[in-house]
Amino acid sequence: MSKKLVAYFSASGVTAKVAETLAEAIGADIFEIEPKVPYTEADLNWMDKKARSTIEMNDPASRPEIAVKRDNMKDYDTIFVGFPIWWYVAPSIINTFLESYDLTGKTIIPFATSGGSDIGKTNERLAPSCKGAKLVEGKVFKGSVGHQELAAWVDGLGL
Ligand SMILES: Cc1cc2nc3c(=O)[nH]c(=O)nc-3n(C[C@H](O)[C@H](O)[C@H](O)COP(=O)(O)O)c2cc1C
Repeated sequence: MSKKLVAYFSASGVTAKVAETLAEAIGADIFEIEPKVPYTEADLNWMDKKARSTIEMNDPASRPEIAVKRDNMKDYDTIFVGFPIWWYVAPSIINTFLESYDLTGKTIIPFATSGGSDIGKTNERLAPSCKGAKLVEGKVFKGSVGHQELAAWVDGLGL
């Protein structure tokens, strides 16, 4: 049977809520991608060129460390990966997450929240970190999205 994991990073709680609703809606396990060094409010100030998030997102090689590694990743064949859109793409900690595991044969499905941007070219930045996996086109949801809409989206993916 296909076992699903919803893994997510959320700096201010919006994506966390969507991730929890998604995991409930589809009966998946859930895992929070926690930065080893939490992001402060100053770190998240996108108007500041010297803020941690700006510096990381301007550096394609940036791989912020994650606090805890999931030890049973081999049990899952479908992994939903949730994040806030940062500078039109996924935060680089998502690349750290994806590169931490052998994803061979797995299906990776991004989902996100944003201030208005669409999923855009998110997968272009994620693909090199998903070696051997099938990376599906993701979707941006509102923080208030409900069980039904999320379940219908997953149904439509034809997993
Ligand atoms: C550093 C940074 C960059 C962001 N860049 C974008 C962006 O390019 N487009 C957009 O619509 N929203 C952007 N946002 C807004 C977040 O995507 C949005 O608030 C998201 O829902 C936050 O999710 P979270 O609470 O799970 O962290 C950005 C936020 C931060 C902190």
